[in-house]
Amino acid sequence: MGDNFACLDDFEKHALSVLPKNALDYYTSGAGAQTTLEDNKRAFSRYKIRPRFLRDVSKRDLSTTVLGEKISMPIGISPTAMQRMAHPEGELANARAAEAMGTIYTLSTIATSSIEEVAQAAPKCVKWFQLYIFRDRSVTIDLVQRAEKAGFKALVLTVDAPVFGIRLADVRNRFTMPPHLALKNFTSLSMTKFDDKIEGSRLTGYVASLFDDTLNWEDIKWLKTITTLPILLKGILTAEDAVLAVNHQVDGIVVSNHGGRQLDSTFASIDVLEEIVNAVGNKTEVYLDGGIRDGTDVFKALVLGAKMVFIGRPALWGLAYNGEEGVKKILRIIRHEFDTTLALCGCCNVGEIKREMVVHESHHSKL
Ligand SMILES: Cc1cc2nc3c(=O)[nH]c(=O)nc-3n(C[C@H](O)[C@H](O)[C@H](O)COP(=O)(O)O)c2cc1C
Ligand SMILES: CCCCCCC(=O)C(=O)O
Repeated sequence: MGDNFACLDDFEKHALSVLPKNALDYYTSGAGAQTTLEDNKRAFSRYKIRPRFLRDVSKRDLSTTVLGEKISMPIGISPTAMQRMAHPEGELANARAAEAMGTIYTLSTIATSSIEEVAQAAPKCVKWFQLYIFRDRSVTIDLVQRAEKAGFKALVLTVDAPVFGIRLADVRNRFTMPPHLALKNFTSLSMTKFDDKIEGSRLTGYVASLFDDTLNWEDIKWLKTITTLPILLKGILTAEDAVLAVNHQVDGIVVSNHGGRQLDSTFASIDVLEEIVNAVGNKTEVYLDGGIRDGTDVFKALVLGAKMVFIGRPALWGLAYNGEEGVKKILRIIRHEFDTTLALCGCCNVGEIKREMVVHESHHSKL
């Protein structure tokens, strides 16, 4: 099985058939009625491509430069928590796959492998560290210092989770991490001690007890005082916040609704991308995640102004299939799809992508 997997959705179908219910529900869930989760994917189909032909596309190059680093393609891996529920090598396998494919791996704070283990497993990979800010600031300072020391190249501060989104399946399952796993970035702060009798799942209790829900723009200034790494804000969904981010001199913005897991009924990330890109101009780099499932999605996001995109769940499905090899296969497939899309649109590289190459489907009805 697996040799005939042709697209990312084939890996998802496989994962649905092999992962234990507790983990699978945690990985797949969105918040509430899951309208944003579903819309993240569906929204891409509402954008249509206007290809150009007869342009000699024989010599193509997918590489790009992000925060000054050259990477092989504009497709990287989003932070997802607890990756060892998908495969025994979890984050290590995922980072090794990104390294082999020459792209960026983002490690979650809530990881089942430590910062140091990931750095050792994939020393040449361009690694970013996703940061949650804890009420106990010494926890966050420790994470930042360790990420810097281990050679991570940027901090991705997640801004859309002052409290935990309500994911109904996790509530019903009273989700908790399997006992053989640990949150390896901490020596204490294990999940088991958090009350599962409060509303929500044990994760809700964990976040409510430990994450700092006073987080605000002043904290961006504080974060800048404790690190020299570039700071990216993940979870920005409006032009207003994007402008504030620029005013606070962040180095990048990840347009994201957390894969539909935090606040249901927000717009799909692709639908707010252009508003944000227009608001920030060339003052900061803009990336996108949420619902990217094939090469045409990548192309559409780049046309609408993203410098790069990231995939979350598909990498978990790759892990569930076959660890590092599974994630490499996922990345190879989407890379090939993006390459094919570029060629069929008359582009040889990302610099040749032009705004007029994508329109919203409502475009023709307005003509
Ligand atoms: C199982 C799972 C765990 C996640 N954990 C984190 C996390 O620890 N930190 C974070 O900033 N985002 C987290 N996210 C959100 C992802 O970084 C990303 O925004 C989202 O998965 C992108 O959507 P996609 O899964 O459709 O590609 C998680 C998403 C999933 C599915
Ligand atoms: C143990 C707390 C879980 C933290 C959040 C992980 C995450 O961001 C997610 O979407 O799930």
